[in-house]
Amino acid sequence: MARKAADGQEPLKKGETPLSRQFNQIKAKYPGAILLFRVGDFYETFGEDAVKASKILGIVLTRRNNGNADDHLAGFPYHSLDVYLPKLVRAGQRVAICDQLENPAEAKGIVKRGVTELVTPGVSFNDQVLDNKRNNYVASMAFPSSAQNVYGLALLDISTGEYMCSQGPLAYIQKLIQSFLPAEILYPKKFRNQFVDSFGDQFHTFSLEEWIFTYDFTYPLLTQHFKTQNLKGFGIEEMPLGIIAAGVILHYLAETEHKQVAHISSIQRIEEDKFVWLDRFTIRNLELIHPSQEGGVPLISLMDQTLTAMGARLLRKWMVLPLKQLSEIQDRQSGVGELVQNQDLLDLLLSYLKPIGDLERLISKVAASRINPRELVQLKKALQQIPLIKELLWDNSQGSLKKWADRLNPCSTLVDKIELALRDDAPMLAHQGGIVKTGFLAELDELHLLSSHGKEYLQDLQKREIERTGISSLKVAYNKVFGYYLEVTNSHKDRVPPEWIRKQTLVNAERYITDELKVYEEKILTAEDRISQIEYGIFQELIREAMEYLELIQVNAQGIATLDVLQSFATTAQKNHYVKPELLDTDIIDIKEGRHPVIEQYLPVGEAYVPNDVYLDNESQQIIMITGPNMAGKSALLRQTALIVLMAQMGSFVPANAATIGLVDKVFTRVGASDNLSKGESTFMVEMTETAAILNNLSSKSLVLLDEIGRGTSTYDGVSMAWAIAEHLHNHPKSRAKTLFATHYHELNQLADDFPRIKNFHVSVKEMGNKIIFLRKLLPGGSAHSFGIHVAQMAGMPTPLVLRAHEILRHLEKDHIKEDHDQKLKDMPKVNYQLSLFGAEIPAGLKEINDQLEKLDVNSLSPIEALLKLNELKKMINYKL
Ligand SMILES: Nc1ncnc2c1ncn2[C@@H]1O[C@H](COP(=O)(O)OP(=O)(O)OP(=O)(O)O)[C@@H](O)[C@H]1O
Repeated sequence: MARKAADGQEPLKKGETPLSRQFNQIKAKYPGAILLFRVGDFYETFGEDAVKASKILGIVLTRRNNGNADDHLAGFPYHSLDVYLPKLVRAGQRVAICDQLENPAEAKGIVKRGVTELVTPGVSFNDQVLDNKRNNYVASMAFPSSAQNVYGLALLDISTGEYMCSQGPLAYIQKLIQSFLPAEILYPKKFRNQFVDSFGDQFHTFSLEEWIFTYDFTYPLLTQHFKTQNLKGFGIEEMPLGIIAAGVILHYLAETEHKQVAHISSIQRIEEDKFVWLDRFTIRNLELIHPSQEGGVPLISLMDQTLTAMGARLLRKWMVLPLKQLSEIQDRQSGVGELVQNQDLLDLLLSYLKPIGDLERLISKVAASRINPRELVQLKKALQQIPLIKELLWDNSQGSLKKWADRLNPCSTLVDKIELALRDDAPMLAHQGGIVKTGFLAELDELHLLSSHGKEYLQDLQKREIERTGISSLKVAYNKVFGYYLEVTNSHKDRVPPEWIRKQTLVNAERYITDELKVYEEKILTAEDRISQIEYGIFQELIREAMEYLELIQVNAQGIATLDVLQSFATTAQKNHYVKPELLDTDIIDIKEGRHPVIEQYLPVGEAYVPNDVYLDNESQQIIMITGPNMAGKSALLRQTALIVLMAQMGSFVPANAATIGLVDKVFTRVGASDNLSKGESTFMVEMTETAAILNNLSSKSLVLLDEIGRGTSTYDGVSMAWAIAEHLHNHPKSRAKTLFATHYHELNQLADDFPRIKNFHVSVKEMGNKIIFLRKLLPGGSAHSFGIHVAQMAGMPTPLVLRAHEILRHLEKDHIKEDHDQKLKDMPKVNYQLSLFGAEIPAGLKEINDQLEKLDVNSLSPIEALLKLNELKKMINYKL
């Protein structure tokens, strides 16, 4: 019978080595992760991992020559971990770092190894993996066990300790996910299909076993972590699905070997009621934080004038979560106002904020014992700015900024301790000395003296002993066997003092040691080691000390982040000439000379942005119907109105001459997508169903942007739908949502005749002969006709084509709302391309174009599709002729 080995393990299998067995055992514990296995000075990957790693990292893949196909191998030097790890994580991999847990020199048998950290896209402290201007959230989503539409969501940024959860209908969870854009989402394996249905493959994900997503398992995880009896104090007790989602994240942290997480000191409930509801299309369409297409410029890139990383992160949050509470907004607004009005205050604040860096992540690293000496010095430097800022605000602020003077804490005892102990040029590594200042500890100074002035000391000793004994040829020397010794030539042997101990006799000389020499030798040889050890101890002590300040520093970090965002608003306002909006709890939006904050910055040189007034209320002008040709500026007007409202509710100043904003509770956007039909009927249906659902949930405080709604379908469907939606918004018994409706269906102008709160406007243009000049002014009244064909002409379409298009248009315009569609098709003037385009004979090469034109169903084309088609035909003509 095979006996177990001394270490209690089964005997090695055939082809197995102790190392490969150790690898397999560890690997099995971290399925789905690439295992970086430390062997000597290298991190090695094996098998499938090696194939993946070599591809992602561009490192050499080798194969061990034992015929085993699985025996791939790829590695890199351990000190390059910071270079390679981020690449793997950014490629969406989970990476388990397996280190040697004991000194190989002291190991009996195979070196003990274990995974010290599992880095995933959502759980990382690594500066190279993280983007300091963004939070790096891991999210977890809990699904309902019954058919209820209630889901749970939790988010954690381990690098800052921010932890929050919520629960609500799927659309709400989708919106949160779209706002926070987590780096990784956890969900139960069983719900894979549902998850993919809702989110596609947009996110890095990890699925976990079903049993983890249970209330009974997760609730105690949270109470144990926070050391509380229950979760009432966090306001989440009544959110079972939010709790499950949150608990799953804690479980995941333990699974990924992140066990020192004291900086996660509380959990917040994401309060749906506190923030303006922006549906996910709105976030995208308004390009608040992401460009909607490549090359686009999101609003944040303009508004981000922050100087600290935590300020930048907070700004992102404020931008996707504008406030609804008047007092809170006014508080921010008055802070910005103070800074805008007091240039000296603003300038000094900027100069004090600049050196602060990422205080929030530094204190998290303290909690996780991941801070290095250089970073601890940076933490001190950041804290040294606090008293300056406190004093500045104390002396200069009469308003809301003053409260920060109270809340910030200089943590002076900690600062003094770090200042006293750590060198300003302390290194990144904690184990190799060079950390502690001279003069901090006598023992250390002596050791430094010993190591750096060792030879001097020995010469000194030699001199002293020569003087004392009169042995002029006395020498202090060193060899490996005896260490330091005194050598005396035979002629002076009799002068050797009795306390010297003879160690070796040579032909001409004797070698001795003395107590002093041995004590000194001990000191010299171990000085370096001792220095590193003592310095490491001092450093650890400082970390412990800093831990005591965890919460105070977290409050400081929040304060600095807030001040930084306020100054960013102030700086942007000054730079771009924004004004302070007046916020009221009324139902009026009154913008004078409003501008689009982004477009105005990117106009061609010499062109000025044309400002416009927009007025909406619940009594006389609830819905404005904006017509105008393509490219006139309808979308820009819609977006700028929503952006001005949202910027106001973020607490920022706004691009206008004056603005009175009645607070808004929801912003809903729908842009008619020209590609709905090509995406298939079902997508269109889904979008319409969603639109209906949201339209039913609007209130009189909501703002709705409908841009070319209905464009994704045929003209008649489009007009009917747009018509019905406008009617619905106007006649809704409970809400009078303020609406901006941009459309190229000038038929919709008729609505204003029947519905008192619908008003027609148009974006003005001037027609000069065959040309259109865009004036971009919003003026009362509708447009008599569409201009798509003019635009086509401007784009260089051949004149005969444009004339034919006019002919079709005139026909359609006769009265096509009332008439029957089929009848219209029957009545359509007969096409005579031969005559109108090319004369009686069609040249052989143009037959194809003719065929295409004949097949074309003009009624089912949206203006964009028509343009594209015309363009295509034009290219064919150019090519054929
Ligand atoms: N008020 C303005 N002042 C100056 N330029 C403007 C203004 N409004 C819009 N523009 C410019 O005109 C371009 C087209 O505007 P926009 O997309 O809003 O037109 P549109 O009427 O919505 O057209 P379409 O129906 O084709 O979507 C913008 O990209 C911008 O460069």
